[in-house]
Amino acid sequence: MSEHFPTSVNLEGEDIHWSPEGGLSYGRYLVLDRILGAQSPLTEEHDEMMFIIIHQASELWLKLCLHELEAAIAHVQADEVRPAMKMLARIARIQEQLTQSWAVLSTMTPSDYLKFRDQLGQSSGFQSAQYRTLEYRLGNKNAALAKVHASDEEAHTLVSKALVQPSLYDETLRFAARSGLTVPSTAIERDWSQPYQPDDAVEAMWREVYLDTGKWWEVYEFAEKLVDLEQKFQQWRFNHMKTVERIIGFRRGTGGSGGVSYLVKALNLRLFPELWTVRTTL
Ligand code: HEM
Ligand SMILES: N[C@@H](CC(=O)c1ccccc1NC=O)C(=O)O
Repeated sequence: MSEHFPTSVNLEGEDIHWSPEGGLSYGRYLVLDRILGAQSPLTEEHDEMMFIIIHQASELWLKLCLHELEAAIAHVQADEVRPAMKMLARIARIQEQLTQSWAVLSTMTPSDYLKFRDQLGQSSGFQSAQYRTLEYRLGNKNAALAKVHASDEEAHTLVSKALVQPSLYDETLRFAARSGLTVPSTAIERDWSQPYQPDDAVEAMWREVYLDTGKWWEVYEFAEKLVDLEQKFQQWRFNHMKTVERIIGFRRGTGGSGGVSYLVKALNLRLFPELWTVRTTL
């Protein structure tokens, strides 16, 4: 008879710690009792567990995204573009994970979702403080949306701080100026809580960078990382919108918006506008 493949691992010769010492174990280190004890479906519907876990996993990824983004912005402020780029590269991978979650979610049909949607009341992704913080740190400053967090002090503080700080793009323009490029003073000092206004002079600055990449290599390389980040963000938004259309059609959202029509409006937004418009003029 031919030799068989093993069907379970032989533990002989291993020195496995059957009772880990020192109070620390896998579960305790990762505080799994809290994470795995945090799913509280409101119904007996099978798909509600998936709905909850997708959102919780997304919030964990958002937490890491913000952790990386805060550090990346701090590095740009300190003219340390290389470590900032490393963090943006990680953010790009996290964004891919987030976008992939739509593939799991779209295994839920309208019939499945409508069985528990009413129980969600007025709750909605609209009220994700981490998502709003991320949008603000990336430069999408829509102050009114912070108001949905008014009743949650911790969330409101997080979001409000992000609203008034210079965004990743603001800090990039400041870095470009420090590197010797001509950046209008209105882009370097302004009320950061206001939406960024695209400026022909900033586009001209990017034109200079893209026309002489050898001279402006660091700024050029960083700019391309920003374009990557925005494209990935847009892919998340588009997949959200299409998944929502597939599951609830053109119903109003539980958050009170028009639903898909609101999500489509967000698709026209630009985080780093001149990095896109400059491409036409090169
Ligand atoms: C069945 C699945 C889902 C449906 C039907 C859905 C639907 C919607 C709708 C209609 C809105 C617009 C606001 C409103 O009026 O409610 C919205 C916003 C939002 N959703 Fe979802 N969503 C789903 C899954 C998710 C998941 C998995 C996430 C991941 C965190 C998410 C995050 C968000 C965020 C962050 C917003 C605010 C977007 C913005 O203000 O630009 N959604 N969603
Ligand atoms: N806005 C969704 C509900 C929804 O998706 C949702 C509800 C509670 C917690 C998170 C949610 N996800 C994203 O909006 C709807 O209108 O069906």
